[in-house]
Amino acid sequence: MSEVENKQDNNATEPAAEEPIPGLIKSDGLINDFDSQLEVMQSDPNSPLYSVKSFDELGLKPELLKGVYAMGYNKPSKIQETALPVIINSNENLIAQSQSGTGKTAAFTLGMLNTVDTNLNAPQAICFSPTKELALQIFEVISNIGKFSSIKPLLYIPEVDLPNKIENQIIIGTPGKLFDGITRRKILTKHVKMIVLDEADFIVASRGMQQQIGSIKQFLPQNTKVCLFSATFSLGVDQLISAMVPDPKVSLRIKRLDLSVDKIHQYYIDCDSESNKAIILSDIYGYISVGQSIVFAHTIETAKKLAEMMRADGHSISLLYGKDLSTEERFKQIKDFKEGRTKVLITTNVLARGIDILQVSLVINYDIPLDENSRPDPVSYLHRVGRVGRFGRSGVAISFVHDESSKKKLNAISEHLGRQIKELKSTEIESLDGILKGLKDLTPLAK
Ligand SMILES: Nc1ncnc2c1ncn2[C@@H]1O[C@H](COP(=O)(O)OP(=O)(O)OP(=O)(O)O)[C@@H](O)[C@H]1O
Repeated sequence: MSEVENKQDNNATEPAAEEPIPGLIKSDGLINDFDSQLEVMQSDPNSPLYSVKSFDELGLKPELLKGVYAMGYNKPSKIQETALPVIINSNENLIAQSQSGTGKTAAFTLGMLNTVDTNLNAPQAICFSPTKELALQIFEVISNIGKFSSIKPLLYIPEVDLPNKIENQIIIGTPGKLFDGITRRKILTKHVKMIVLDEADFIVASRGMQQQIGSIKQFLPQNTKVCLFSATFSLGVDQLISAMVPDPKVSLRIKRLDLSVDKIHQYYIDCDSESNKAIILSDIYGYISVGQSIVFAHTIETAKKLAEMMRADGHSISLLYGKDLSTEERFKQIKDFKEGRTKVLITTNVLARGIDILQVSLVINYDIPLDENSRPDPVSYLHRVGRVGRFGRSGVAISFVHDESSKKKLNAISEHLGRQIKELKSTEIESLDGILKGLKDLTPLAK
């Protein structure tokens, strides 16, 4: 069966040690001071990383502030500066949108941690994540930022059992498991003060997950604060969202044309034929020597075939898809990649959202992202390419096209996003290593 993973299914990870980021390496080979570049970006009012306040002014508890600084964060980003006061100081529901990689996860994890009463050993904040990998990543961010507090989060995903008595104040899980735990009253909800939906547009657009969350709401205290976070909220989900979250405070909402992260160089390669795509992929990896990369394929079959080919070429590969792989295997694949044991991660859309691996400098759309009806999917495109360009870093995204139909589809995505995607000729592939190192740029940054 040809399995198309247009949707993320049920179901990443620890912040990897920061490595030199390609694109921030000067031509003399010395590494630019990323902190000083970040400082410049954070002083630009047009940047999503800009803020006027410091973390000290956001009303965080001292032990959390200590955690923030231990993470190496100096200043909040715009979304952190605007969302955190709403979560901390008001009872309002919240919709928060900002480009991928601009610190939404840190915003809502700090919000949950700050909301918890540490003298009460019962669930008080619940976070819904559409995938296991993302749930694990959020769990790890909470554990890290919260390491100076007594709060211990609980991860509840498939193949994990609940303890008999839940004393954890924060639970992070996939909607199906949380639905099960809450409706069977294994997770007591009477002290719950807030719920967070990460990748909220995806969750509400997915009928199964939406129903699960709808049912859970009946079990929550009436004044439970609902916070929705995502890089994308398309018009199609607006109505679903207003049904789920009446009268929300909107902390940041971005225009469609501003959704794309400026520092991602976006290219396409015309491969001429479907069969040439694998050859071009192999060529690319023959030339590039730096960084880690993610290759997105449309089907599990294609992902498996590419992994086999790349392994035969001698590359170290992680292969991750949603169906038929155990949680343990999925976590192993991504851990190997995050810890640098593999250089290339080949995956389906299951990993398009949220996964944060700073050393990834290249994303390849082996297949153009399509929605369930095989139409071009700009939202998936944005999330996929957003795996690079994290918090002000630069990166490269390349989409393969091979015929008139795929060209039209990519064009539709480019037009929808108001972004030019420049051609990289197949004869120019050898320049990619230079682009990735930031040594030379074939074309100006795609706007
Ligand atoms: N204030 C900050 N200063 C420096 N780095 C930060 C700050 N906030 C977050 N980061 C780092 O920036 C990276 C991206 O953050 P995060 O994963 O929270 O983005 P996101 O907006 O949730 O992304 P996505 O839309 O892909 O889910 C992470 O590695 C995180 O540790």
